[in-house]
Amino acid sequence: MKKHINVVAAVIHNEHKEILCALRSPVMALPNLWEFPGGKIEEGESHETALIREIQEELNIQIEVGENVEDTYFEYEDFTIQLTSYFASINSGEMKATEHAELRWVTIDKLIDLEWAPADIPSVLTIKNLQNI
Ligand SMILES: Nc1nc2c([nH]c(=O)n2[C@H]2C[C@H](O)[C@@H](COP(=O)(O)OP(=O)(O)OP(=O)(O)O)O2)c(=O)[nH]1
Ligand SMILES: [Mg+2]
Repeated sequence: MKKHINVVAAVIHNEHKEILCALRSPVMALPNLWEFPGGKIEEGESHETALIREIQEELNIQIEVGENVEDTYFEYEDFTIQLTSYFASINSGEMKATEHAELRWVTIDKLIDLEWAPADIPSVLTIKNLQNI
């Protein structure tokens, strides 16, 4: 049976209604694909706690976690994933990519032009269909 992972991801937005997109590096799983920053939920963690921890680790910033965006099950070739994405805003900290190859603020209408990790497509489409963020 394929390994299953539970992952939380942050759809971080700024005052210009842009979304923070992160490029997975060549040495990561799913290399060179765009994602919403985040990672695997550790045992005993709530989604919110896991997401705050992951974003602190990966981007060096503190976030406030908001509404759920999507909850997606996806089957990759060698593992399955439950990807739960949440809107988030930056509370404090100076952003610095500690793992990703690139961070980019992208307007909502341009999100779909990036080459996303396949499990992220439902989140991207949901964001596009929402007016009020
Ligand atoms: N963080 C994140 N991972 C995603 C997304 N979409 C997607 O398919 N994934 C996959 C890629 C990885 O195989 C897995 C999560 O991995 P990760 O590399 O972020 O995990 P992590 O931060 O806990 O890192 P590590 O400790 O395992 O190195 O989920 C997404 O939008 N964000
Ligand atoms: Mg990660």
